[in-house]
Amino acid sequence: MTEIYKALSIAGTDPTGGAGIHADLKAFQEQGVYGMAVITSVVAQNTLGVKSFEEMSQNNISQQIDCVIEDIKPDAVKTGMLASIDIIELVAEKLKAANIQSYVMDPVMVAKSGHHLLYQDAIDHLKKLLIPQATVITPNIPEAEVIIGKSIETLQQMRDAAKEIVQVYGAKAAIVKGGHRDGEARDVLYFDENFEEFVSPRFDTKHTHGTGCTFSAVITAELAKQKSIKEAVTVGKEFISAAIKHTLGIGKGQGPTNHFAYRSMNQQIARQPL
Ligand SMILES: Nc1ncnc2c1ncn2[C@@H]1O[C@H](COP(=O)(O)OP(=O)(O)OP(=O)(O)O)[C@@H](O)[C@H]1O
Ligand SMILES: Cc1ncc(COP(=O)(O)O)c(N)n1
Repeated sequence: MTEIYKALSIAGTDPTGGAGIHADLKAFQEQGVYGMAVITSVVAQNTLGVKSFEEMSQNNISQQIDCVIEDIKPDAVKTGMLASIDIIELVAEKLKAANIQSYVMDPVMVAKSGHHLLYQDAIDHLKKLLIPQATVITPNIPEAEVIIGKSIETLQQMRDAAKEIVQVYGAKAAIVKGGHRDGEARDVLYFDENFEEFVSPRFDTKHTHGTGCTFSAVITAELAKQKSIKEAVTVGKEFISAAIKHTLGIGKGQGPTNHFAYRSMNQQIARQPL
């Protein structure tokens, strides 16, 4: 019988489907993994920006997580938008108790539109309670800067940041994403005392809503399938590059990426326009 691999996302929502839980579930599905989702916060947002958000109650989030863990234990978990200290404390406690094999932490802080998705006072809790539990953490450059408290401009500073997040803050592996720099899109992974770099051309498009969510969700799906960290990041990078390159061109602002592109390319099937 074919093994069913399961992945869980604990994150916020995006009713237009480009970021957060919605993007994560689509990425899990595309990668052949059974997707599950615990909602931390309901966000009123679209490709033009975030209007507002409301966190779910502690009790409700706690019960959502219990419902998943008691019934269908995930092979890998990712976290995205966690919003507040209370939610971080709760999720950290639940993850520890569940003894999850692979945990991918996307340290979501600010949406591309500039809206804060994490209260400023919660950053220390993210660092102390969740980074040490992470199998892989996937900060973009501004998030890595907040974590280490230093500015990152050069490739060497990206490497130093990835190493520091592992050695000082306790993640098993860290990938600092280069999406916010100019030139080629180069991401730096530090793991097992080694650096690996993942590069794609920079595609000239405004449609990059939810790139970080999608990238970390694919890594989570691949880890759920028992792939190594390097293999998982390789697939994550191929997936997100294809999803950005073959843009859907929908939305009035920064549109979503094309979750169909990677599988369509691999299967040579024109399921959606490439
Ligand atoms: N224009 C682009 N062309 C090619 N690759 C890109 C582009 N923008 C981002 N990427 C890649 O997409 C992935 C996600 O990186 P990015 O820095 O955009 O994450 P993020 O800021 O956390 O995303 P988000 O906050 O939208 O979820 C990385 O692999 C990055 O290199
Ligand atoms: C629920 C949720 N999680 C994460 C993001 C970040 O994505 P982006 O930076 O592309 O807005 C988002 N907008 N919404």
